[in-house]
Amino acid sequence: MNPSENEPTAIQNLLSVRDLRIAFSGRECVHGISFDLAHGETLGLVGESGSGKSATSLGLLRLLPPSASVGGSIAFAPTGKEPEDLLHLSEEAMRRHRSRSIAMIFQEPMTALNPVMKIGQQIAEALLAHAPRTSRREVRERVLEAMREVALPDPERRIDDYPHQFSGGQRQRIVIAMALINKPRLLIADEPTTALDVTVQAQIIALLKRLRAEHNLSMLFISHDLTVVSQVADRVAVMQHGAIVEQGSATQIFTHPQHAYTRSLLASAPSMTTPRDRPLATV
Ligand SMILES: Nc1ncnc2c1ncn2[C@@H]1O[C@H](COP(=O)(O)OP(=O)(O)OP(=O)(O)O)[C@@H](O)[C@H]1O
Repeated sequence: MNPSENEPTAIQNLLSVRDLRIAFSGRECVHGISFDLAHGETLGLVGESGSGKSATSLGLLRLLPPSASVGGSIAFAPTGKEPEDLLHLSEEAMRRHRSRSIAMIFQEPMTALNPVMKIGQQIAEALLAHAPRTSRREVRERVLEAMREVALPDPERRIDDYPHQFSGGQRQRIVIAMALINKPRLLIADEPTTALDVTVQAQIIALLKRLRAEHNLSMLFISHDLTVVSQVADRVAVMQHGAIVEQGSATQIFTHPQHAYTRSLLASAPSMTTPRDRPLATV
């Protein structure tokens, strides 16, 4: 790893994580990791199961259980704002960030959806959490617009349907609509396509890439699957046993991996080593 990766940079990043440490009941599982996320950039965080990826993402949002202790600093600086250390914000300020400037989507959309609530109502709730005084009429407009934006079919007819009436891929689209309705600056996507079959996976990745460009979103894209990460990330950080063992541009990581663990991950992602997939170097 380039040692300068750990130094604060002159250009202000949206997110600068320094020496992040996470322990559960005194047992440390994230051992002082540092990374940056520039405005509009996507960082892929890869590593095998148990390497600390989810603990890291939940730690950024301060959503870890009370048994967890978190140290280090997480400077968050939306455009035009002074950086704030998320670890030192009040719970109230943190809640505001979660409903507005930082959104998160997970592997299993049903964990974010209420099975007995109409999807239009759920998307509306996400909007109202941040903008409670929005008129009924505008809420409906914004919900329909959000459904169209994520290409859910036939929004006017489907707005009153329940989650079980949609496919897995469509449910993930609903969750993405909820995540983006308040126009966040940062989207944390934790294995967002892992539960989907390969075709649907590709569609969701294409959707995230389109929305990222349209909203100038920064994205922390977490996955155990390097093939998926290669399709979306500008830069990649490789995690093993709670530490970042290598980070760099996607091109660098996929074409000249330095660390033995990165090389082994690449070797176990066979589709990435075929010449057909080489254009990934341009992501
Ligand atoms: N709530 C918790 N209580 C105790 N230990 C935890 C908790 N959450 C995670 N851990 C431990 O922290 C370590 C990192 O887990 P984490 O879920 O972050 O890994 P991961 O890379 O996201 O893997 P996966 O993709 O399987 O979730 C593991 O050893 C795990 O057992």
